Amino acid sequence: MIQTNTPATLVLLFGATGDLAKRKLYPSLYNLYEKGILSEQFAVIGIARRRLTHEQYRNWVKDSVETFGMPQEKIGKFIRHFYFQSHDVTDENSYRELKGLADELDEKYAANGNRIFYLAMSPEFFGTVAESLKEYGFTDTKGFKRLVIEKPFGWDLSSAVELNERIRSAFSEKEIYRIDHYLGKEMVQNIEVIRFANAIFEPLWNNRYISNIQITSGETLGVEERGRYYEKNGALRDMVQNHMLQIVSLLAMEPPIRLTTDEIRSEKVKVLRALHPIEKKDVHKYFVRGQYGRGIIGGKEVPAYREEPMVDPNSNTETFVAGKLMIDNFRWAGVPFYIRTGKRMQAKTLKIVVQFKDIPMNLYYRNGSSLNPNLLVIHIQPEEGITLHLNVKKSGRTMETTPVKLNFSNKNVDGINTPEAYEKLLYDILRGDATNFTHWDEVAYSWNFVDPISEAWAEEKADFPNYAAGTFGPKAADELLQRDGFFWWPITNLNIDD
Ligand SMILES: NC(=O)C1=CN([C@@H]2O[C@H](COP(=O)(O)OP(=O)(O)OC[C@H]3O[C@@H](n4cnc5c(N)ncnc54)[C@H](OP(=O)(O)O)[C@@H]3O)[C@@H](O)[C@H]2O)C=CC1
Ligand SMILES: O=C1O[C@H](COP(=O)(O)O)[C@@H](O)[C@H](O)[C@H]1O
Repeated sequence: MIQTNTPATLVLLFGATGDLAKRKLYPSLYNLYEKGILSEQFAVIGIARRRLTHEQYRNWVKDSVETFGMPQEKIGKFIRHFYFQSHDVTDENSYRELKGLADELDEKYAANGNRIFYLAMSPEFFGTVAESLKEYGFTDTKGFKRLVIEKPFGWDLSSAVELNERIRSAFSEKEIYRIDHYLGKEMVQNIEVIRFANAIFEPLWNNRYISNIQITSGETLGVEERGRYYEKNGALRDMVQNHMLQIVSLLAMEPPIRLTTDEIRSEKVKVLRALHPIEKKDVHKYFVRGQYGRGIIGGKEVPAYREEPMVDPNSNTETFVAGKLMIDNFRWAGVPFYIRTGKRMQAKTLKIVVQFKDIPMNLYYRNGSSLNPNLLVIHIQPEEGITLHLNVKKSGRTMETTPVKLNFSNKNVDGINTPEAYEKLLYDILRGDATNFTHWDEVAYSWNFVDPISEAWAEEKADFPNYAAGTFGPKAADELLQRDGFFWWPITNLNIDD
């Protein structure tokens, strides 16, 4: 049953003064509140080391909400639900004080012991916080308890296993919500509906009719202030292990027998298990890495990655990854899934291009018509919608063909912006729906796939930089497809409105 309102809840937000809280969490919570979805019986304890009074913290939340242009009406009322506790998560002595405030607010808001622990802080603290929450009795509550964990979940399979064991000592798998914010994006959630609610797609969704699938995630930004984090992770761990593999699993999964969390997850896991493993010696055949040099973005010269703050001037970290993934099962054998993701690329874009196989015979070649392959383009961002590329007859006394596009844009239907990914994910957490969060098995299989690639790359110094900022990555990424007789569809020409 779908609940429209969220239950009474106390949220303990660790990392309350951080970038994520400010840019995503407060505006999303506000949106839920403003729409009347959030119960009045909610309170947030913001937690960070610095010293702030409740009032100072409320102003912090207010600033964040105002910066993102949220309507003013209810801000004053909204921020009364926020409280601050100065607390170092590594200092055992301060948990008792925090517990005192949690118990007090639980009573004041009649939260029935329902608790969400949101760890919006550096992953190095995830294990410590989870264990301390148990040790100091926070998890000993009569209501529900949920642990929300941001990425990255580990650095490789063995560190992820270790982290998982620590967390599982305090929370059951069902109580853990591992955030992958791509799963909150409107059109990512739409992949299943497009596939499973349309008779015209599902019969074609296999290796008999699809020749290849391409997923491009481009960012024009560089690493900004996150050089320290990024140096350690690179694009493979930052984007491929989680977001890109999640999209692949949604595109490739079998129809679940029911639309329940467990059934959907179980089908996604099967895809990740079926990924053709890449041995270290073969990594160069399937994967390409890149790092941006100087270049021009938006008419302005931007620095090379190695010139960014907190980045090693000889860094071997990749800011771009392209890869060819094969799925060893009946449906997908022989169909490459190409992925590419990078910083400082030509456009901020996230698109999926499903290329269908050519028809067996072109009846129209005598008229000089070379038929274009049918494409289904799923626009995830910045535009949201789908485009189907077809061939039709040119108007007039001719049998020549011409390509046309059938467009659906979310904007034209819903009129207003679709909710931010974090708004939807927070709503799901409050209602206890874990469908759009990553199960441990998905995390483990993803690391298992990615680890040989990162190991191979760590062993060999790359010839970086190898692409100029403002492009779509190194030449080798194009060659990856050329070897199979394909090319990257020019993503900037595939917009809905073109
Ligand atoms: N920012 C983003 O866009 C995204 C972030 N993430 C993930 O979200 C998490 C948070 O990232 P982000 O907000 O950028 O991080 P920030 O570095 O901006 O914020 C860290 C927060 O943790 C607090 N903090 C640090 N050390 C301690 C401590 N020992 N005890 C208590 N509080 C502490 C800081 O406050 P104080 O210094 O006062 O203690 C601050 O509030 C990370 O896991 C990140 O990978 C995921 C996707 C996107
Ligand atoms: O998780 C991450 O995602 C962002 C890109 O997110 P998007 O919603 O703007 O596509 C990326 O910039 C960041 O490096 C990564 O950690």
